[in-house]
Amino acid sequence: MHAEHTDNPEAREPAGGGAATATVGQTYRDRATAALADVPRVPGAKKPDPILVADNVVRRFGGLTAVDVEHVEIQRNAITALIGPNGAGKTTLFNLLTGFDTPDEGAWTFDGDPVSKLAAHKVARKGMVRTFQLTKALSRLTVLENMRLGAQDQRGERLLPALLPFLWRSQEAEISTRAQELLARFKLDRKQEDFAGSLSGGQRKLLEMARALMSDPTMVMLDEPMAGVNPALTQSLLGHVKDLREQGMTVLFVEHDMDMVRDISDWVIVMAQGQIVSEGPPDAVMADPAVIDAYLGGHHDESIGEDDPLEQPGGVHYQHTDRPEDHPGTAGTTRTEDPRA
Ligand SMILES: Nc1ncnc2c1ncn2[C@@H]1O[C@H](COP(=O)(O)OP(=O)(O)OP(=O)(O)O)[C@@H](O)[C@H]1O
Repeated sequence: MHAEHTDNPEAREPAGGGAATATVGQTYRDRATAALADVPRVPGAKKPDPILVADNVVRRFGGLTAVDVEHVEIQRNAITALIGPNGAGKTTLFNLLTGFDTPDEGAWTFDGDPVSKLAAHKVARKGMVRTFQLTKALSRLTVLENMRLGAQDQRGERLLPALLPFLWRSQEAEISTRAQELLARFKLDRKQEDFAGSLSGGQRKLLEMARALMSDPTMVMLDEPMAGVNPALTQSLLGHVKDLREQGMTVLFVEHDMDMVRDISDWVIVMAQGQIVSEGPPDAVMADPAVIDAYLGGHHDESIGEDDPLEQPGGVHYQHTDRPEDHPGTAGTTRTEDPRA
């Protein structure tokens, strides 16, 4: 397991005041845990200090209902994992919440403001950003150019700064400074002139995260941050995600790697067939029969002991299409993982 940061939490209060009361020596994780301690472990549970609240979110693709979430709240200044088997609707929900897709029904607020009708760049301007994977086009840009793209919404594409070059130039300088700082923090500063496509899987994930931070967000949504990351960079990546919470940010991430989910999450939300089927702290959720059923499609393997199937070594697994060819840097065949390993 990994050491939690304990450096003077009082010095930096969580954004929005935070629901937990800090005491000396408390980690940020302790605070989040305390804030969530009395939250009922039921789908759609109300949180003491939600930054994101969504109601009746429905997205259909033809006859398929990909997302049908009645109610969900994301606690501020906590790390929440969104898990579920393949096709559960996690990515679709992410896309909806961040303005990259349009729901058939539903509404949500971010920090009290309605954002469900906003386009992605406006959602980002409100402070909710998501990482997006390094596409082929972005791979052909340098690391620094990628960072500059992350600042797009701050920059002078608007009329006034465009007409006033001195404003534009000072903003450009600010963007460069921020990019350099972030690249140094993520240990990518020596790579800034390299093509992003030349980075390793783990470095790409760091770049995706660093790029998201260019717009100084309050909530960061990470899409499979551990996919394609080799063990050498795992600890560094986990540390960076935990750091976001320490800096007062809220993190929501989709992930199949249950070690990561268990290690860093304060709260876990489980989706299956478009709906939320379970919520709670990691250990409680992973022991929830509804979650085990969701991953197994309701069919327990008869060869596995009845008592606690997920404790059986090499026993119950869930499977996903995490093909090695999609994730350079990881070896192996199609992964099968024990949600409670
Ligand atoms: N653009 C689309 N057109 C048609 N069907 C789609 C589209 N996007 C997603 N779907 C379907 O919606 C369902 C939910 O998909 P989604 O990608 O959100 O699941 P997921 O939980 O993120 O899965 P994974 O863990 O495999 O990434 C799936 O059945 C998928 O095939």
